Amino acid sequence: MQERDVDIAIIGAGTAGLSAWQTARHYHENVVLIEGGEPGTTCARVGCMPSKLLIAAAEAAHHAHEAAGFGIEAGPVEIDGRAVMARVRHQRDAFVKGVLDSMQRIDPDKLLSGHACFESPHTLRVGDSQRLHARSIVIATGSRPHMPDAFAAAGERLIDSDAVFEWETLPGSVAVFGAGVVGLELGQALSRLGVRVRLFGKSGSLGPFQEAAMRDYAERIFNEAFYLDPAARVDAIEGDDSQVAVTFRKRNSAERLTESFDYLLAATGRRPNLDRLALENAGLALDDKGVPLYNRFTMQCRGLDDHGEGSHVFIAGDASQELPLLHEANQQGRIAGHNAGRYPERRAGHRSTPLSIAFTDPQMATVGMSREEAVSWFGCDSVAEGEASFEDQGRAMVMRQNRGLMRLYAEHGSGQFLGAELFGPRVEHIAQLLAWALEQRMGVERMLEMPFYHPVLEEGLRSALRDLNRALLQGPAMTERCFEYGPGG
Ligand SMILES: Cc1cc2nc3c(=O)[nH]c(=O)nc-3n(C[C@H](O)[C@H](O)[C@H](O)COP(=O)(O)OP(=O)(O)OC[C@H]3O[C@@H](n4cnc5c(N)ncnc54)[C@H](O)[C@@H]3O)c2cc1C
Ligand SMILES: NC(=O)c1ccc[n+]([C@@H]2O[C@H](COP(=O)([O-])OP(=O)(O)OC[C@H]3O[C@@H](n4cnc5c(N)ncnc54)[C@H](O)[C@@H]3O)[C@@H](O)[C@H]2O)c1
Repeated sequence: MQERDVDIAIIGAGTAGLSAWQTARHYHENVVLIEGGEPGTTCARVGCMPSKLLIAAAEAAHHAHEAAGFGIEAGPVEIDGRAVMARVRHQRDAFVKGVLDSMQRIDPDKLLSGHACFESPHTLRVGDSQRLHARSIVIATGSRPHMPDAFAAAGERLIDSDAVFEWETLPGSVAVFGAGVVGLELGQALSRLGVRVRLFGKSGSLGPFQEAAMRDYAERIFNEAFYLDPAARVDAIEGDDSQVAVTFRKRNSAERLTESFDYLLAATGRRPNLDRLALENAGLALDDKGVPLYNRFTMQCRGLDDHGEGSHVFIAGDASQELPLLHEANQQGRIAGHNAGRYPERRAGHRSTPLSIAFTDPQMATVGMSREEAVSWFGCDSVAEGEASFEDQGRAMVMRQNRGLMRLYAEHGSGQFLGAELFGPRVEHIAQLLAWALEQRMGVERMLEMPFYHPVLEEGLRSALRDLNRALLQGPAMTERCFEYGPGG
């Protein structure tokens, strides 16, 4: 066994681990990064990027179908599944190569290959042949798809989202389980690419939405294009080598149906890669799911007997299970890297406004606090709500994309903007604007003073802000849609 002393050991060379390494190396010479699986990051290999590539192809097909609505006949739309998947894999490989190229600047002696686990609080075993003694440690081990045991009945036809991006061609049919962001993004994209899709959710949850009004609206719109039941009743799953049969109750009815699919795609959530780290040897306080307790501003884990000082172990990215998103992994990695470098000193890092975007069409986004969070924080009487629809929004009508709803929240009295749930065309941009407004701690009146071009989708946001201002009793009631600025605000 090769023994080695290091200043900092970072476990996992994904987005969080690379960001931690990039920061920590400014404090110490001897910082090692350990990767036990495939390098290249989840984002580039099987996450953000390949999913957006598949969605981009689906959007192209959708626009071709929709062209007739503008008086343009694009002819029969043919989807070449092999070509679609070849482009997805080719571009995906280019993104992965970009990550691998950037890792070239890491001294090979500092980039270790092998699975790491704790032998004691300061000692890691890496693979079969190395033992590291580290002054401080960052856990940045990411997450992996999780499947309920009952899905094993699907046999060979059971897949997770990682497998989708390896397809040589598009299948004929897929039963997608899970109406979270992965299920919705992939399910809608596959449907638009001509795959027969049925999407089965659980307990009524739908993507990132917390508000029932947003879920109900989105469920109705998605169902116009593909079958989606967010509270599905599935009686049986049976698979063989070639097909999987799903027996379920038809949405909003008691009718029992059995349908066969080429695949069952489990998009039923992700679990942190903590179970094979031997955390019981790390001297850390764990929650009831085995995730280390940590301070979200320092990313420092709590030790079992550290007398409130915090341990020498830090955590970042999907491993923390806080907000499994790329920008969070990056930010958390940076904070963890700084504090692992400074340890035993540590400083609070800036945690930015919660922001989540699902790249469905219409897109779904949440920013800042949900209504429920705002009410539990400020009290029921203190939260004002504003709403606007995209159905009669000018620019959305021009583009034939006038579907969607926005709900915004603010604090009574102060007029402080608190958060929003958005469903509509390209709301990724409106969500970004709102996240910036929250970072600036803007009030609704001040937001309304900001410039709005015409005709843009953001004029719909202005309508929602006006409605919110009215509810705050800080401005006149919204009359007809802002005609003083031009039609269709
Ligand atoms: C289909 C899909 C689409 C997504 N789309 C988006 C999106 O559009 N926008 C967005 O913000 N987020 C998106 N995400 C989420 C985003 O990809 C993740 O939040 C992010 O990649 C997590 O980064 P990470 O560094 O925590 O983990 P990872 O990148 O997974 O890195 C963890 C690394 O640790 C290694 N490792 C694990 N255990 C050990 C061990 N014991 N020893 C050594 N190494 C170990 C792993 O091999 C891995 O390389 C998506 C996710 C999926 C699955
Ligand atoms: N655009 C993006 O930013 C983006 C895209 C994809 C993923 N992500 C990240 O990845 C994380 C994981 O996404 P995800 O969608 O896999 O997980 P998720 O936890 O968001 O959703 C999983 C869904 O599966 C449902 N489910 C669980 N068991 C089920 C069952 N037996 N049958 C049917 N449904 C079941 C749950 O109710 C839930 O709605 C997300 O939280 C998100 O942070 C982000």
